[in-house]
Amino acid sequence: MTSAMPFSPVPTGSNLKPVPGDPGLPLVGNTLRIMRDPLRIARERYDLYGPISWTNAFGMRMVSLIGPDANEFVLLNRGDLFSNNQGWDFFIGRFFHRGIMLLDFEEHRWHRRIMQQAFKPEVLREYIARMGPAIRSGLKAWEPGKREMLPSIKQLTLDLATDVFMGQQLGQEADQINRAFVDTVRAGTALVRFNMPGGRWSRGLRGRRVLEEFFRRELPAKRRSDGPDLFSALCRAETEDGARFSDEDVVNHMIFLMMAAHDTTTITLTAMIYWLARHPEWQQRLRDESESLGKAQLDYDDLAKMEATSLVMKEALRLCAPVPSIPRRSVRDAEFQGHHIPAGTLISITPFFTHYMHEYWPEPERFDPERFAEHRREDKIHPYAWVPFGGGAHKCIGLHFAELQIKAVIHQLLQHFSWTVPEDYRMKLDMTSLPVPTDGLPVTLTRR
Ligand code: HEM
Repeated sequence: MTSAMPFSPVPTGSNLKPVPGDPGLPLVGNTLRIMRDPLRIARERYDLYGPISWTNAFGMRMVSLIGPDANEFVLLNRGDLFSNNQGWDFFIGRFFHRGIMLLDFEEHRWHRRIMQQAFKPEVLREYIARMGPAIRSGLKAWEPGKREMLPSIKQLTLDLATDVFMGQQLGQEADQINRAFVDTVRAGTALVRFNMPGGRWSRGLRGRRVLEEFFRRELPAKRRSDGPDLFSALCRAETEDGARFSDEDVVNHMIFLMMAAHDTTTITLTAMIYWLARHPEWQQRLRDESESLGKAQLDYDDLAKMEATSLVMKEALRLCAPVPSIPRRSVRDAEFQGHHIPAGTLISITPFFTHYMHEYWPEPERFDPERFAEHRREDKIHPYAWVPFGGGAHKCIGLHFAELQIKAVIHQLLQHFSWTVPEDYRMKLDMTSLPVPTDGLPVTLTRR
């Protein structure tokens, strides 16, 4: 590795240190190494430079802040030092502009207060009631035998999204809307960003247009509806002082929410299915728990009773954080542990790596859901050691929604199937955008 070089000069007269680091290889920087083995490179750089360092990657010079203290500093964002918009915009701005995660400071707080209304417990209660039958009909189509879990779960969560988010059977339009949605999401998470006709980027832009037209067309009816779906809930959402979303806000938020909910929940379910296949004793424990509820489909009040499922979900989120790193850009000079971060710096924190730091987690590679059990609570070592949902003002607004969807799917899956992987199978992750199994996670399903 190259010897340390300063990121930028420190202000004259200050006793701050510059951020140490190195550019990596000429032209590509550390891009390929980060894509190939992000855990390894994060560990190397943490050991070499400590919790803050810079490098070149993805055509940019960026500062990486590593570990729970760094997570806390960036996510809590005291003094509004870091912009979400200027961090995320490069990655997903073209396709998800004006999504709530891309808003900042006062404007973000205003939107968040309204959106919160669509995620209150009484509204979540309605969503879960709607999910049960949709999951049932999705799983009915699954045949026993070999099946790749990633695409199957992706399809299921997409179908759930059209039902629970939009509250309608799309009929003839279903394929077109689903396609547009998939294209938009894929373009947003693509690393190679060219605007070639027929390419990912232009398909994404077309997808975004189709979604905008669809939501705009449906909006007047949703404004009048008192339906239990998220689309109607956003139309109705109103704070105590009467703040409401404009039509454009609802359209932008719907497109963003579908994206935010889709891949993240899919990845968590896929990781849970993997670990449960490798640990049949846990699969049986969760099945027993589900069966003890004595019902085919979950109700909201059942969620708290599924303690073992919660442990496995938390451990799966630790071992495979669906949002592996979180970008920001500093909008004013900042200081972290005596280092100077100048205004305008692109920074990132890495929940994925934090979850594997042996400084905080005993045997971090091991699947051990009990580490989250009350008598151990290893996550309590630091409030920002376990951060799959981020933290601070932008903390995932859908975390309870995610929990109910994950539990509702796992509950029915356990009732209808058991599943295995070969003894020596290990799931390899493709980390080029969000972490997904390279082979789609093939498992053998047996109907129960
Ligand atoms: C296991 C599933 C999920 C994971 C791991 C996850 C993770 C995250 C993370 C890390 C953030 C913070 C990003 C940042 O600080 O820049 C976030 C924000 C967000 N998530 Fe999730 N998410 C999940 C599911 C969902 C679901 C189901 C929904 C909606 C139904 C959702 C909606 C959102 C929204 C709207 C934001 C932005 C909040 C804001 O900026 O105020 N997420 N999520």
